[in-house]
Amino acid sequence: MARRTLIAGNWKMNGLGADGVALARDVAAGASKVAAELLVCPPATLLARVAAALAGSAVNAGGQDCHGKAGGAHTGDVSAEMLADAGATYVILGHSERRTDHGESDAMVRAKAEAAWRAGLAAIVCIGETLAEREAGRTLGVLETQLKGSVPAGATAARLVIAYEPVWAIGTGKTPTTAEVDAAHRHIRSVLGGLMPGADAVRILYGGSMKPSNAGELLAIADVDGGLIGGASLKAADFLAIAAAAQR
Ligand SMILES: O=C[C@H](O)COP(=O)(O)O
Repeated sequence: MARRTLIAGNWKMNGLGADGVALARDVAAGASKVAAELLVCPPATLLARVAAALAGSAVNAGGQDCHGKAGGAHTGDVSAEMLADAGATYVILGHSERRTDHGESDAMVRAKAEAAWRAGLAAIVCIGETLAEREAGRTLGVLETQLKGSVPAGATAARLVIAYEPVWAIGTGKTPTTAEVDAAHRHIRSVLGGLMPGADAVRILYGGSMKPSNAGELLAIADVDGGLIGGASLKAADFLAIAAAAQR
């Protein structure tokens, strides 16, 4: 099954006006040189400006979270419809920072994925084990539980992307071995196979300290279909170098 590599930049809570727009423009300027699909996910405050800067380019824009409801009395929240209105085509959901900082459960992530689909967005559902869970030998079980709890019925490869992010690898410079990433991604695809038809076509991204120097090795793993990039997505040259390391 041919799956087009997706290299997604999660800017997290970084980026102010002119610099964010310039970063998006620099990514767009290099997009034609890479085969991979590119996505940037700026903070909500910048989404409309970044999407406008990317208009006409091959680079997509996405949100970093959404509420489950389309609208209403939810101070400080942003709906999937609002993200789509601002120019998003994707939304990251259930990132470990959201699960930790905002107590997001699998059930909440599932509701958000349903909201994303309602608004016409593709959902990037994040899962991953903590260091304690890995050291206890529970990694694959944790991933299975998170997947079964977070992925709604009705998933298709067009509207679902999974991001495997070991919590202990995020922003630490540490990464699992290629064998560990391989085992995790194979397991994720196997579990997805029990949840939906067409699981072979779903893209499974790796995230956690991916950078130009290790991207080639990680992206060469058979079931790694791209990357969810944090720190290295804040420099266009690094982000594009990661994308250039992808072979498909
Ligand atoms: O969403 C991105 C991940 O949390 C990875 O972040 P990082 O590349 O800074 O480790």
